Amino acid sequence: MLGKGERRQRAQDALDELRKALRLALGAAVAILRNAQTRKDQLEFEQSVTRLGLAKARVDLEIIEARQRPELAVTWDKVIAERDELYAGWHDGPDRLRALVAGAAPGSAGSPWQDWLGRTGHDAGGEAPAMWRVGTAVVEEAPREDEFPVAVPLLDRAHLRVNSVPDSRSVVDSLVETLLLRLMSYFRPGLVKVHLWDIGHLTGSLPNLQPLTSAGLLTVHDPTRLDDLLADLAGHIRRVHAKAMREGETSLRSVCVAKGERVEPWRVVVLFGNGERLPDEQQRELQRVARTGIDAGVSLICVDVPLSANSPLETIAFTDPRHATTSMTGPGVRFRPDDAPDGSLASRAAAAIAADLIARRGKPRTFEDLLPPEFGTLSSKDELRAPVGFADGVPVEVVIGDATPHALIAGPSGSGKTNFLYAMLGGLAARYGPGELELYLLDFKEGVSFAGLAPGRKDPSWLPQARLVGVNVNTDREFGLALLRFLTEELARRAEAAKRQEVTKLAELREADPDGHWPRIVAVIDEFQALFGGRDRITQQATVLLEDVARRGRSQGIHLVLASQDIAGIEAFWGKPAVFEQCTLRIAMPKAKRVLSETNNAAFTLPRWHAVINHDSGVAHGNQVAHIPDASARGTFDKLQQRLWSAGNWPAPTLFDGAHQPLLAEAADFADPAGPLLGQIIDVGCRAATMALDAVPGRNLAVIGTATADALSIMESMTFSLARKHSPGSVDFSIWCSVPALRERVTRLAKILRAIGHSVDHRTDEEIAKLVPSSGERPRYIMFFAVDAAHQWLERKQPPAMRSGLDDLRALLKNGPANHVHTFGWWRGVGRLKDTLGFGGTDDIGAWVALDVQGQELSALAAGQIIDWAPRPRRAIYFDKSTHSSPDVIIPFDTVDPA
Ligand SMILES: Nc1ncnc2c1ncn2[C@@H]1O[C@H](COP(=O)(O)OP(=O)(O)OP(=O)(O)O)[C@@H](O)[C@H]1O
Repeated sequence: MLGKGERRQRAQDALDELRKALRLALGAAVAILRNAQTRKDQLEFEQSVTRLGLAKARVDLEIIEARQRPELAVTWDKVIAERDELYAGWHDGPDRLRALVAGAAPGSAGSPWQDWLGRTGHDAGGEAPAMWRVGTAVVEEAPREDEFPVAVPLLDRAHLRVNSVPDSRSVVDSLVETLLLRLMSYFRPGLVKVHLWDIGHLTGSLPNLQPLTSAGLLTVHDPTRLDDLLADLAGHIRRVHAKAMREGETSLRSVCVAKGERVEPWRVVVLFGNGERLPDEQQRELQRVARTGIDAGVSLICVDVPLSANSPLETIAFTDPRHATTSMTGPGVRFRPDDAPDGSLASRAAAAIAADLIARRGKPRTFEDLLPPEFGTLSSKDELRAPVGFADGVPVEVVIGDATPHALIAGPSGSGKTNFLYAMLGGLAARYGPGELELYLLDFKEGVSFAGLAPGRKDPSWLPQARLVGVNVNTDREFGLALLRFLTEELARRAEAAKRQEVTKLAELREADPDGHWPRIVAVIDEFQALFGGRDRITQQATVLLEDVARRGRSQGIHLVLASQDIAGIEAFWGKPAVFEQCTLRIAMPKAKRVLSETNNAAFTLPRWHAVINHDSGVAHGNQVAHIPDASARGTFDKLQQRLWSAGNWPAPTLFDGAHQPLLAEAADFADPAGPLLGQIIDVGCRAATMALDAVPGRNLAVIGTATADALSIMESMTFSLARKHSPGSVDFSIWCSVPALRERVTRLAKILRAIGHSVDHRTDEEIAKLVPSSGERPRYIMFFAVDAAHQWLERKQPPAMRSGLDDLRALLKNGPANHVHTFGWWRGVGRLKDTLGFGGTDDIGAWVALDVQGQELSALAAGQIIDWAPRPRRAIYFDKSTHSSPDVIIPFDTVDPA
């Protein structure tokens, strides 16, 4: 057993052991803590040195004092050693950098402004320099001769963000200005366009560059209209992407590299902000432009406009008013922006660039420049495409196809609509042969604007693609209707063919039926609002048909080009926007109203002979402004037409001229008449209205009205065509006329018939009343002029039967036709006709032609149908109960020389 003292001793020893162990542990912990603190101090020290830069650190009092601590002195030595090691290879660094920048930034992209300022560039812009110089830097503590140039990528490579500090604005401005001058002096003037927006000012930013505005190279945007600028850029980017895609490339840059020249100018957009984020919507739009712009040649220079780096972006951040760092070199290298040229020098250089471009444009692009080197080589399978004008010498095209099936053109009188149409038709006709493109051209204006496209007296040539030319149709709205009807029929024919081939679009139909004739059809209607000029049946029908063609034409390759002075004036379309919606291609001439979208005011500021071409339904971002060359002067379109016409043997287009009375002798149907011809139908085919003469009751015809010249012309047309249809001796003619004033003319008619060899029973007196009974042996045609005037004799009753000539005439009308005796009578009013026919006799008049007779008077002759007809000179309506659902408007022939 241990004694008490011994036990205590043991406990004491154990306690001492424990204390010793604890002391050791504590000491170790303190040592660790102290080491950690030292390490922390060293790291912090190293960080301060790095942050300050060695040069500054060397003279910084705090650092100097800290270096007194041995452990920090070690760190200092380490930093120095590391720097030395890092820079061991730097002795040739500046040279390498100089060579690098010289290679990547040739000419004005990299050399001092003294070398290039004031001289305009010649580079065609196939490929832009990779870098653009902004200043000089020197690595810390390096001697001044080790300075090296600092350059940033721009144009097709990156955007630039510049962050200023207080008092640095003038240096920032100079930096941006010099950079822009470098860009503009490098390329041929016109290839770089600058857009300037400054949140603070409308004018005043970059004043030395203002001379560029005169040539359109600099556009200063309203501080309150950033939305418009961004929308415009978005539209531009979309268009350029589409253009690149069509060329089979993904970016504009690759298109231009392949072509060796810039096909679309770069747009450098300089935004001066105030350091704050833009409102959300604008910020989003700006980010979108940043993301998609590079591939479309849109470069941003954002000064104090926060921009997140979701796209290639370099930054220049000022650290004090004279120095900046850049993301190209990292924070350790500060650079000094290059000295900028004196303001007047810069402004003179800008003026020289503008002047050069203006001089270059001085050779204006002409109609000839719209034409391709080889004619008629393109296929219209997918679309029609042709340049119509130029923007800074670069062609601006119109595209008519599935996405932009129809076009709407507007502009006040004299603004150049017709000229635009000629430019467009010329460009298309030179590219697409008649097998690819057919044109139907209608002009509701007074005048003959399209007449030259059809053969004429002075110029026998025509445009090979033209199938129909309608001029002076201003009073013949029916002709417009006829064209629309024709187009809907063609639509139906195409839809039917497409259905048979189990396809839906023209391009597919053409693939499925390669031997078929499926050209694209373009129907141009100038002053088309005239078609909707009345509150009548024509307006109603035209509205329905136009909507139908607009809606269904898209897929069947039938395209409308509608031109008008005033779109707003077309009442028929109020509340029925279908036609306008389908017209996604909008062309606005200077001062045009309504054709572009409501907020798009581009047409108001448009210079003369320019047009806004917009393939986006008139929304601002789709605007393309182009100068339209003169296509109406002699030696332009007419010369092209001559060349195209003489290159082949093309069928001539049908010409409808509303101011011209067609000659019976020249009517196609007169060559071999199927029956009596009455006049020319107002129709796309320009056929003659021909009455069918079967041996059935009712096959008589009444001409009604007092318009003597027209009535004579119709009576004569019928007579001459019947005389031509039948060989002499096979039919008999009766020619009766009791009016002395007409005797001469009617006698001439009888003489001509006899001269041909026909037998003619010609009467001018009361003999008329002794009507010859129907013979039944040979067909007889009774041409009875002014029937009502013969009533004086017809009404006399002959004893003993007390039967009058009128009774005989009624019997003749009733029974004649079944025996091939047809009466063609002229009455000078509906009432007079009814007097002759008596009660119930209207059935015996199966067809009639009305002249100066109001529509409502005629419904009794058309089984009660409402006849919509307001008489007009040299026009008539023809209605045949047995074939017509509604009357045809006809133009009486000129019968002067039927031979
Ligand atoms: N781009 C152009 N360059 C030169 N001259 C032009 C141009 N466009 C039109 N002109 C001339 O201006 C005149 C009017 O042009 P145009 O007939 O095309 O106008 P419009 O808008 O159709 O007018 P309106 O509706 O009165 O017929 C014509 O004499 C034409 O030669």
